[in-house]
Amino acid sequence: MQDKLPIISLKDVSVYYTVEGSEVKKALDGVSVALKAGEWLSIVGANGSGKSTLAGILMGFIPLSGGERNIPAKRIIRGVLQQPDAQVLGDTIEEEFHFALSHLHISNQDKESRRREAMHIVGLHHAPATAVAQLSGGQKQLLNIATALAARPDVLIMDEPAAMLDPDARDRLEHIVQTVTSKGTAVIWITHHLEEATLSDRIIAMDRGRCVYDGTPMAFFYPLTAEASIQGDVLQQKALQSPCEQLGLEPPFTVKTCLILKQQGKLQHVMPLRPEQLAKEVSRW
Ligand SMILES: Nc1ncnc2c1ncn2[C@@H]1O[C@H](COP(=O)(O)OP(=O)(O)OP(=O)(O)O)[C@@H](O)[C@H]1O
Repeated sequence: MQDKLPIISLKDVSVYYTVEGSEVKKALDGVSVALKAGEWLSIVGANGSGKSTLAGILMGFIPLSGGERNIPAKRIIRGVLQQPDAQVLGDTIEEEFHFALSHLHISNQDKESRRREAMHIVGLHHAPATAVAQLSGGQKQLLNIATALAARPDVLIMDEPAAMLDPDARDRLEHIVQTVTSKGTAVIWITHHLEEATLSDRIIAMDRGRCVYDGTPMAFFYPLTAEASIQGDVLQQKALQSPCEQLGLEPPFTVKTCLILKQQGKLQHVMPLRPEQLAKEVSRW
């Protein structure tokens, strides 16, 4: 992936709001991001850190106060918002796809086959004439993901997409993201649940409008350096805090468990992110 050029980028972007007459609120403050084809990027951070503002800039509905937004017109960018109802335009599933695909110069037959394919990918089996109002919150979210996928986007941006999904649908979504990224779509997944960030290629962590971490999940969740001291004749190594801990964010359960085992002198040389990886290491040991 390293040799690929970015497909979209933001350079030193800022978004300021004037609140209560004169005070300037910096929702984003000098953030630069470059995204490559097929990359899976997670954006994490506390409430109000600027994640949704960053997504809004990439989707083009939040204007910049400063900096550059480099998104070629030919790029297809689709977003899935936190609240599924905020995005629904049609009365029926068929209408929803009609709106989502209306700008594409493809035949009605192609549109229909894209609808069938996208519904199958997200695991919705409703008839096209089904009223959107009949769907649950999670099903509406899956429908929004399906309409976004049907456009075959270069970049898919999802803001807390799994918030309303049951564990099966969340697992399916992770699998969908793995499939679409392997075909070249870049995915940006905003989340508070850091378990969801463990499969991504890269994490960006936001703090008070600034990007304070941009790197691999492993280096985000595990402290890579240790403080060494000699006590008596014995070298003691005390692990420093990981970027995740420094930001006061809750690490995934697997990471927390492994950090406890490390404090007990076990599993010193491994850094599992997923439960199955931890189980494998524990069973070896
Ligand atoms: N229209 C607005 N007017 C004034 N301030 C705003 C506006 N939109 C966002 N902000 C402020 O900008 C900051 C970043 O907001 P943003 O929604 O991007 O954060 P977030 O990380 O997505 O938060 P959350 O996790 O709670 O969704 C917050 O302090 C918020 O109050």
